[in-house]
Amino acid sequence: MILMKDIIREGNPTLRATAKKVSFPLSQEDRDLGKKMMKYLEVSQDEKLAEKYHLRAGVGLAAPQIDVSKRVAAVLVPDNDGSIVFKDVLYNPRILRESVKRAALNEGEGCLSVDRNVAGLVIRTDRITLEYYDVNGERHEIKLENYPAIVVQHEIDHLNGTLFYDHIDKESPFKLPENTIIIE
Ligand SMILES: O=CN(O)C[C@@H](CC1CCCC1)C(=O)N1NCCC[C@H]1C(=O)Nc1ccccn1
Ligand code: NI
Repeated sequence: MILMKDIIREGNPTLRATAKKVSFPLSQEDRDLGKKMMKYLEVSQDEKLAEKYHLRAGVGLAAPQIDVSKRVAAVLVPDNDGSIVFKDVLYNPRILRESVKRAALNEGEGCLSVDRNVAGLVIRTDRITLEYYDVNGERHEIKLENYPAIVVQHEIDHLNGTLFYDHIDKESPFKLPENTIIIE
């Protein structure tokens, strides 16, 4: 089971590397990788279990965060009544289209691999068309918007060695650019 000690932090070069695509059919290792990343998210979102295993709750986890430089990310996005908005393990995810409209989370972003608060608006695309392959090698092409789209962009950034604060305007971190909405 993945624990916080398995999550690498800023300074580890893997976080700044470009991760490699996986090939299909997936090896058992790559299947297991996706499974254990999703398990982390499930356990971390269960208050009792998160406390028991000292996990920071997460809605996404990318393979580079556990020092595996492969293009694999798990996403588990709940909505505030606890139902699931989007849940899947993304293999070779790719953004096909981006809206002109931009979006940023009201309270900024954090990262399980960044042990400090970095304040500021993380400007992202509001709506994306996402292509990815699932554990069975099935191709998916889906549209996401607002919070789920933000989460997926945060994870795909990890596959490209980008961290959330790379998107924060150093001069004026809270400036809201044109055609950018705030997501509560
Ligand atoms: O790359 C992946 N990561 O670094 C885990 C991040 C991914 C999200 C950050 C912003 C968009 C994606 C993550 O999930 N967090 N960031 C650090 C601490 C909080 C935590 C979080 O937002 N938790 C949460 C939110 C709602 C419901 C339940 N839990
Ligand atoms: Ni992160």
